[in-house]
Amino acid sequence: MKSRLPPLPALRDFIHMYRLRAKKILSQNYLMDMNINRKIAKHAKVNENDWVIEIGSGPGGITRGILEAGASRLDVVEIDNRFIPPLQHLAEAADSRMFIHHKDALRTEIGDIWKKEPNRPSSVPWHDSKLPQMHVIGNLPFNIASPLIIKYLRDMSYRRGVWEYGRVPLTLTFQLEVAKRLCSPIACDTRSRISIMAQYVAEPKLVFQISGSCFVPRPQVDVGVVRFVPRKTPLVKTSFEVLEKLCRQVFHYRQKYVEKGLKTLYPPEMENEMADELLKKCRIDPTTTSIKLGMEQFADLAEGYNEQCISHLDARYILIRAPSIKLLEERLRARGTETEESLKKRLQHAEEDLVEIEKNPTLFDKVIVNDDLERAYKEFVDLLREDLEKTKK
Ligand SMILES: C[S@@+](CC[C@H](N)C(=O)[O-])C[C@H]1O[C@@H](n2cnc3c(N)ncnc32)[C@H](O)[C@@H]1O
Repeated sequence: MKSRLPPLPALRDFIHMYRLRAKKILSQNYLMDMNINRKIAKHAKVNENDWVIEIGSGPGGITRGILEAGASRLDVVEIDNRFIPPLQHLAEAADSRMFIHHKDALRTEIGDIWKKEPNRPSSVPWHDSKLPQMHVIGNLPFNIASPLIIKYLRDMSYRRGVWEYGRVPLTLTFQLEVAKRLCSPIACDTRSRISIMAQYVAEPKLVFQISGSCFVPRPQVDVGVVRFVPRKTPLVKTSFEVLEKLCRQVFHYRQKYVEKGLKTLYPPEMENEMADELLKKCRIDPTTTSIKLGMEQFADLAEGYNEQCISHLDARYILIRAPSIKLLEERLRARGTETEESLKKRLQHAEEDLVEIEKNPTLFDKVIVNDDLERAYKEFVDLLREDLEKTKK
């Protein structure tokens, strides 16, 4: 018997009751159609007695779908305090099955939520064909969808967080274009860094699409629901960071021969020799392009590159994208000559770099003094914000 919810005010009434006008800054687009909310829970394969973590629950549409599907425990992570009262309302109706975490998902280790819960479903070994009775689900804000999926794929690759319990499936919404990139096959225009990062550690599937018109307010794009099932064995043996770095450089030059991107992995004085050595070792045509490379070729390239980094200490400095202080100084000197558009882009990149620096300080040990780089980056981001404000006035 499914443990259904008692009658509740309709979602639309709920939003009026609690005066929940969507905030643009948090990319809030609510899914008001309960049929779609139920469809998400169904495609996530939530069954009776499963445990679920929902990210960005908002007014609780998908939350209702998950509870109706019979989850025996649901933990929601929501950053906006305006949603806490309506979520509490739902939690009361859910008969002790629902718990609210008023937190920023980007700074929350979701694996900790159930760590001290002795009654959680049993862990299932990664080599087992069965999946644990656990799920992570979310209709994510578009602006945090990309950093969040990278964080989760990284955790998956290290089998940490909720992935300590086994191959916990992840069902998330993305702008349709991003959803297509995540699931993109070889030789398609949509093939990109994120396709490789998602597909080497999981099997992402675009389970259905949702028209933008189903959201309030309506976003300018349609949405794709993607379910990721972690692979028993990742298709690439190197660390997540090495593969990510390789993909970042190779896809950065997606219109050019693969050789061009590979060269940027190394310090200039060794780029020709090292890129040539790597391509020969992997038997890859230097004039092919990134989108035509298959997963096996990415595995060979990442492993070959990793070996090069072990044998040539100088090659290591490129393990991360965040540039050194010297490069940062150059960028600082270039300030004051930019348009609003290019500043926005620069700010976005600098913020992404900063997140990476904060998350992976150990990756910097051979390169630069971590604290210095982090401090310099924070200042740089502040300066760019000021510049941007000035261009708007
Ligand atoms: C696109 S809305 C979706 C709301 C709801 N799940 C739905 O489908 O109607 C995204 C939700 O994520 C929340 N959110 C935004 N940034 C967040 C963050 N960093 N951590 C947790 N929640 C966040 C927003 O407040 C909002 O409620």
